[in-house]
Amino acid sequence: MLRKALVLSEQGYRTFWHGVAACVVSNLVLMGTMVIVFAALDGFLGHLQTGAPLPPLGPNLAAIAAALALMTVTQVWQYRTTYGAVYAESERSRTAMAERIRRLPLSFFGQRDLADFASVVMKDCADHERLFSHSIPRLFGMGIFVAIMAVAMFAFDARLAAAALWPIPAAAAVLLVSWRVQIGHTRAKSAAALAFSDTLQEFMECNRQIRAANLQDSYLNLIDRRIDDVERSKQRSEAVNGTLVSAAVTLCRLALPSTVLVGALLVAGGECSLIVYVGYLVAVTRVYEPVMAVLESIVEMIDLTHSLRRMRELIDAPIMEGSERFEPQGHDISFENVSFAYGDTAEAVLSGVSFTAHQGQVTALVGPSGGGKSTCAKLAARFWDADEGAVRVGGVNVAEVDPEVLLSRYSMVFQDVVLFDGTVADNIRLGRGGATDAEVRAAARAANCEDFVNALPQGFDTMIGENGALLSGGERQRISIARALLKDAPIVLLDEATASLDVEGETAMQQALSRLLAGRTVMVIAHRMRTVMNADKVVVLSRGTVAEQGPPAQLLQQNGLFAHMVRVQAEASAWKV
Ligand SMILES: Nc1ncnc2c1ncn2[C@@H]1O[C@H](COP(=O)(O)OP(=O)(O)OP(=O)(O)O)[C@@H](O)[C@H]1O
Repeated sequence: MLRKALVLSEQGYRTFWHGVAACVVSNLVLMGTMVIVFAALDGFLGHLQTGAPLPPLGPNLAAIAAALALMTVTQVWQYRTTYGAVYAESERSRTAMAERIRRLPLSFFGQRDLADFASVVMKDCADHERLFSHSIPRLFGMGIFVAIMAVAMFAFDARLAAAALWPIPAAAAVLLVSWRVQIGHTRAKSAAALAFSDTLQEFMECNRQIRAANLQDSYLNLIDRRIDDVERSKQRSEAVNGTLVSAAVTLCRLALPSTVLVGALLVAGGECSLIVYVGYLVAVTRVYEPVMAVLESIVEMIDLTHSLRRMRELIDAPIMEGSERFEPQGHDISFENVSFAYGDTAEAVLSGVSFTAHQGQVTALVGPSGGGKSTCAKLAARFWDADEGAVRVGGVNVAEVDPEVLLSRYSMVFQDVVLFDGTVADNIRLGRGGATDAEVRAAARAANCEDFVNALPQGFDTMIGENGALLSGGERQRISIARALLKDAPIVLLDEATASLDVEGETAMQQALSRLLAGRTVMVIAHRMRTVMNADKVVVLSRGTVAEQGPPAQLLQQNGLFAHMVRVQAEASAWKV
């Protein structure tokens, strides 16, 4: 329970308690050393006052030396368990989080702001690491140490103990209020920081469009306002927090004068010896030292509760699971009465959709914008699971197959090609990690990439910039086809490019595609009627239902929605501007 709340692994949780134990032991040993010193002093004072025999010097010095040695050992232990081990734990938690992210359904990414998501993995994990190496074991250790000391102090002299310890519950009550107030401020701080990073990211990503629309000034003003919001939320939080934490610190500072006063009265009344009085004064300073140290980092600890909640949200998010055994009978994709909505409360995007995309054939999904074409492709690849009905590949329900195992059978070519800031060869090799240079070049040749790649300064070793900034739209798309060819998967999902390529570029692309598509189960989201006419089957999706399906020639004859779309596009292409 506590382990989950603190977002620690089994091993990290054990290490955490070692750190707490080391903290308690080193505090107790320090206290024990003081007790030995005081016992010896008491003996000497007794000798001076009453002539009692002197306490043995050797054993007392030996006990003090042993206690000091033990204290050094526990401090090294504490250092190693809290500082050293926390970095290993931090590595474990980041790896666990990356593993989790790998298995999260796409729906999760759709619901979360990506900047917020990145901040959980980067900032929250770093806060977790810093506080677990510094403050949290100290907080727990302090709690246990103070409890042990309180029991001992009350057992010995309840009046002095009460005078010394009353500020602790009072300060705790102030901190509890502070905690509640601060949680609200932490959320506000986090929301302001997120809004700022979102705006900044948008400004950088859409800089071309912003310049084109002459919106730079208004964006810079917006960024200024966001920075002001961040500053204001921080100042508000610091002001409230400073007041409440200062009140707690002031209360703790009253412990010493309160003990001095009560102790002096007791000594004057002969109800307490001088040495016990001095002993309590020393105990007060020892007890409050770790309390003050914890108070110094209390704000960071309160902030951490917010980070822990966000980390837990990510770790507890449901993942897509399924069998790693996947033995379909061929690779026909069939939709059986599929209904689907993006989210529990959203309107249905697909209702009762049924069709089959056969192996060795091209099935074109067409229809008005928003009809559900892309959604069908996403369900086929199990980016999402159908709410009702089933999507089957070779007779196996994809919802029962491990997503990674399933995706190993798919090649996908999307309109918005994503390329990474690496070499051309690396970007093609993403299709199949272990492919040799010769295989990469063969795929590039088949995808008609060779000519433009050879014209680049370092050929296949040319760095292509972030998201392939150095390449044209058609070139980027051919690289993604080369990637798909290298993967050599039996199913191809293709979101056909709407961007108008020049005639030469389009011919090169069509040649590349025909090599990719041969003999596979192909589902293409088609925008150009020329492609559709070459398909074996057309499925017309309108408002989430199948309006028509069949070979294109047959649908033309039916003179329904498909025939209408073909006519409209033919008229549009005849327009001259
Ligand atoms: N991630 C999402 N979250 C919520 N709604 C979505 C999401 N993706 C798509 N939709 C909605 O689902 C409906 C179908 O979208 P889909 O992208 O499947 O249509 P489409 O036929 O491919 O359209 P287009 O031809 O314009 O690409 C639309 O109303 C769209 O707004």
